[in-house]
Amino acid sequence: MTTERAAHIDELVRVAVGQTSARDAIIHQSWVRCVSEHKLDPLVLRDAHIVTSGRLREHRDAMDEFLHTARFGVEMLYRQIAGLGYVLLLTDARGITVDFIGDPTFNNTLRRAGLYLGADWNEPHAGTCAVGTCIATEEALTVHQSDHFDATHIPLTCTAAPVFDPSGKLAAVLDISALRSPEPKASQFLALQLVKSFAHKIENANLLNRFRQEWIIKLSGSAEFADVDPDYVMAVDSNGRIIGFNNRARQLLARELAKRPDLRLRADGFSVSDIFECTIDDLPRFAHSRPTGQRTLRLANSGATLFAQTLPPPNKLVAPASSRSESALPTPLRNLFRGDPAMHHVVTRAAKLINTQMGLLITGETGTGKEHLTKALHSVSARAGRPFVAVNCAALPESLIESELFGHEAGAFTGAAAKGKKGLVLEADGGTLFLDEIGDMPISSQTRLLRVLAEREVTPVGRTRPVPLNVRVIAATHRDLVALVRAGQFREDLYFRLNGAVLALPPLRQRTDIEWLIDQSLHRLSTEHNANYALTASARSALLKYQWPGNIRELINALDHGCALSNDGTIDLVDLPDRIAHPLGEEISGKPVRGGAATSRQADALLAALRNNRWNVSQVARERGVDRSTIHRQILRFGITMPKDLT
Ligand SMILES: Nc1ncnc2c1ncn2[C@@H]1O[C@H](COP(=O)(O)OP(=O)(O)OP(=O)(O)O)[C@@H](O)[C@H]1O
Repeated sequence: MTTERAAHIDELVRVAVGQTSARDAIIHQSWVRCVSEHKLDPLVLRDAHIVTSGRLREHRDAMDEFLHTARFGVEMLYRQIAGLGYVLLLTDARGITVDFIGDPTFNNTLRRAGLYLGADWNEPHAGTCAVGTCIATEEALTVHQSDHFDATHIPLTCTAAPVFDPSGKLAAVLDISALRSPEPKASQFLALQLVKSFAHKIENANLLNRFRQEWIIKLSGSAEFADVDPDYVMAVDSNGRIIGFNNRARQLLARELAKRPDLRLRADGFSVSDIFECTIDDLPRFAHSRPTGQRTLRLANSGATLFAQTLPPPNKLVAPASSRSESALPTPLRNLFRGDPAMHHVVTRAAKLINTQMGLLITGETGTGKEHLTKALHSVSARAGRPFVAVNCAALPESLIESELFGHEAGAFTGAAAKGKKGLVLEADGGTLFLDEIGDMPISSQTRLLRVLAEREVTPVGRTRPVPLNVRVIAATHRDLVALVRAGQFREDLYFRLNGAVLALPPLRQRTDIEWLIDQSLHRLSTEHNANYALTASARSALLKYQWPGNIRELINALDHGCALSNDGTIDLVDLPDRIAHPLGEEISGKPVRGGAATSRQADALLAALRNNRWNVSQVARERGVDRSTIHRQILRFGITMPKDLT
């Protein structure tokens, strides 16, 4: 053992027996906790613990939407620190690393140090460390070199800040760590400010995303910053109740409520008028369009003044009113559409069937939201707290599909994983298994799947005894399964088992709520990028006219494109992808195009896209947010001749 490690262990032992230390109080207390509560032995060094990919998936699935919202902030933070040798970890509230960005050149070293996806940094396991101690104290901190309890981690410097959910519960921890750093702890001061600032941004983005349908109040002590970087953010429902807040707002509310013990006792929370000198009806007065100087709001209890900006719920601006049966749907399902009759039919039927064992088959063109709908159904079902596992049957190589789906024992066949594999079907046990592109599943796997569904048990390859299974299966396809059955490529008995009810998602071009979807998506992108995007009339009109072969996925990609190119958040026609801004494109050449005017417009646009991308099909598919196979099908359908086919 090195002298440094031995000295470190001596210091830990002295603290364990009650002596004082020169460490920061938060570190000293954590060391005491490690010994007295977590029963960690200073003499025992532990390797980093990385959870299995199955458990990691469960942890990630449980916070899927949060991760999606946080990703932009995570990437932005990483861009600022990458050159300084840091890696970035986002863990859940239990200390499991659910997102990670680091330089792949150092993968092995980082993995050994626990700076990796799936690493468990909870204090009871890893001892004093930035993530674990941040979870224990809910405070931002730096754990620098020998501040770590376990001498294995002495080379590291780690800085973490908590991210709270809108109800004030710890949701995640944001951490930046480096394998090497200068000796003085003060060298990490800026790192601490940076992580705190990004944790605050992620918290705000998550709050705004969660309460898209409600009033939002942003507040700051400075007139200039109320709009761009507010300190306090709150969500308010249509009755004026405060239903969500960021951590700074939570602390502000706690300070205000400390002077009003009567309010703390009320079970139904408190309203804006309990906290501010205003009511819900006053909120439009604080809209962005009014000069900041006129947007001051006084706190009712302390009398302090803050500058405010309010955002109305988006449906107050653009959505047609929801029907009564629509409002009766649980929020995740209601948020899938607004007033479109086909969607209304699909979603209300699905809501009734989700807790039955009836087979559900979701059909629809690529990008219409088959997986999105299934996730929403899972989230409102009785299985909500259990795993959601999505399998793309078309993406699994035929030789691996059975072992990936049904698992295998250790050494069951050449190339089998050394420890065996649970299989995706068993990973979904208790929850929902989404089988996407079921039409692409090979016939032999269809036979096994049918047996699993019929007998409700699964036998991993190499195992003799079956394992009981309780899973809700939802399948999806954009292919014509009846035609596949007729062609002998899909088992008829499996088809009948899966299609107890068929939910046909409409293509985007047929949806009556496309304008609402555009505004929703734009609102979400504004939240994610902390910006205020708006469309010019000509850009909006182009979006409404376009035919959307890649459906909602293509729409989101096009808006993303628009946001990236926009000036000051205003998305004009020129900021949209060419095929949408100029749908007539260039004159089509090659073979004649069949079909009516709309088809011909689509063909023209595709041809223009192919030319612009030098006939690179993958590039066009990426640009449109669709599969390569979709582009190939369209090339055939429109009779476009590719240069490589010309002799
Ligand atoms: N109702 C909706 N509201 C907002 N976004 C949606 C909606 N439906 C789908 N999306 C978004 O559109 C994109 C495509 O959705 P999804 O992956 O569910 O489509 P899909 O039909 O399963 O596609 P594929 O057939 O290609 O697998 C995703 O980014 C999803 O979040």
